[in-house]
Amino acid sequence: MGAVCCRPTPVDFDGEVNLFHFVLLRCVGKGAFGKVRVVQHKQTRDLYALKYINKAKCVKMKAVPNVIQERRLLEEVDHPYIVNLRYAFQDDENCFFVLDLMLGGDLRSIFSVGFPSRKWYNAQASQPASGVPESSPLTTLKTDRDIKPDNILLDEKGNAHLTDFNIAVHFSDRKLTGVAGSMAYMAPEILTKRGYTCHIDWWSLGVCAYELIFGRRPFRGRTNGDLTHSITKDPLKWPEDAEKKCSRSGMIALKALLERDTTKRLGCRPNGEGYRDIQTNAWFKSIDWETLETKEQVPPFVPDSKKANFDASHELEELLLEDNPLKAKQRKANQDNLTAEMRQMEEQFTTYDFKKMQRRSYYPHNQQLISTATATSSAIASSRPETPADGLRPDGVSIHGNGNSIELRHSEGDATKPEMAEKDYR
Ligand SMILES: Nc1ncnc2c1ncn2[C@@H]1O[C@H](COP(=O)(O)OP(=O)(O)OP(=O)(O)O)[C@@H](O)[C@H]1O
Repeated sequence: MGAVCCRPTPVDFDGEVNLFHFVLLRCVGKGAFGKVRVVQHKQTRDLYALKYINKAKCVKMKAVPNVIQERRLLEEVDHPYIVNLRYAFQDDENCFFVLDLMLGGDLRSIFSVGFPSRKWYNAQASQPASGVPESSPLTTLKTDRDIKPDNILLDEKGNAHLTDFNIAVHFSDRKLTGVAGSMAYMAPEILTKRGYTCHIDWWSLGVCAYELIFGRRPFRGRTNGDLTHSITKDPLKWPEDAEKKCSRSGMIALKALLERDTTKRLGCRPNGEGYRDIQTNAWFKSIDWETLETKEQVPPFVPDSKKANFDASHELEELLLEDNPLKAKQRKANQDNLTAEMRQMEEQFTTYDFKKMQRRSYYPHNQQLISTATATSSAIASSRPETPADGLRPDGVSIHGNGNSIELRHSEGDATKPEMAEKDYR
C-alpha cells in the first residue's frame, strides 16, 4: 500500500507543459514577485531557469498586465543575446517562465570584483539593443528594456544576455511617455516627458558602460529631483583617473552614447544605420562583429563553474522560512469563482512550449494591455506598463506604484566618492 502511494505520478509529456515535467533544483535568485530556481526537464534532461511569480502577490501589487506583457514579449523574441523564453505555463498559485539558464551571474557582481574587457561586454549587450532579433522573422520588433548591469546575465561560458522584460514594450512610430524602470539608467527624454522611442536603450547602454568602466554612474543625485536635474542638465564629467581606466576612443564613444540630442546620439540613426555606426566606431574597431554575433568568440572571462551563481542563502531561506515551498500540484477542476484579475491571468498568461509551438507576435495588440480591474478607469494614462515593485532595488531606486502612477525615489550610495573633474573629449 505504502509503495503504491509513494510511486511518482507518471508524467504526460504529450500533454501541455506543466511543473510535473521538471525536476526542481536549487534556488538561484529572488525577484519582486517570486523566485528563480534551476530546473531540469525530465525528458530532455536540459537545464533551465524557472522564474515563478505568485499570482496573489501579483494581483495585490497590480502587476497582472506587466506579467502578461512580459510573457508575450518573451514569446516573440528569440535572440542569441537575450535570456530566451522556452516554456510558459501556470498552476493555481503561480505563473511560470522557463528561461535559458545563466549560471555566470550578473555583470554588476562580476565587475564589482574587478574585471577587464568591459568593451567586449558592451559590444555583446549592444546586440539585442539593436532591436532586431536576427533569428526571428519579427524584424520590426523594437522593445525598450530596463537595461542596467543587474539585468545583463552571463551564461556558463561568459556570454552576456539581456533579461528582465517586465517593463518592456514595443516601440512603434508613436512616441511613449510612461515612466518606469531604474531611474539612474533612464534617458533624459523619458524624464522630461516629451515622448521617447527606442533611442533610450543606447543612452542606458552608455550609462551601463560608464559604470562598468569607472565604478560609478555618470549622473547622480540624492533625491529624485536632483537625479532628474543631473540626467537632463549636468555636463558629462569624468573621474580624475579616467584616462587610466579608459582609452580616449572609449571616452568619445561614451560621450556619443550619453548625448541628450537623440538626432546626434550614437546608435540612433534610422534603418539600421545607427547599429552600423556602433560597429564602425573607433572604440569597437577591435571587435570582430561577425563571430561575436554567432557566439564563436571565447569570452574574456569564463565564470567559475563551481561557484556558478548559486547563493546558498536562497536555499536556506527556502528550507527554513518558506511555509509553502514550490511543488508541482494538479490544477483545481473548478475555475468559476475567480476575481477579474485572476481570470485575466488565467486567460492571457497562455501556455508556451518552444518545442511544439511557433513563436508568435502579439504586436500591435498588446499596446493597450491594461488590468481588467482598472480597465474602466480613465486614470490609466501611461502608454507604458509600470513597474509595481515596491522596495529598494539594487540600483538604489525604490519604485512605488499604485497602478495609475509611479514614484521613483533614488538613494545614492556613492555620494562620498571624490568629485569628478570635467574634461572634454571630442
Ligand atoms: N535565466 C536566469 N538564469 C539564472 N539566474 C537567473 C535567471 N533569471 C534571473 N536569475 C537570477 O534571479 C534573480 C531574480 O531575477 P528576477 O528577474 O526574478 O528578478 P529581478 O531582476 O529583481 O526582476 P523583477 O524586477 O522582475 O523582480 C536575478 O538577480 C538573477 O540572479
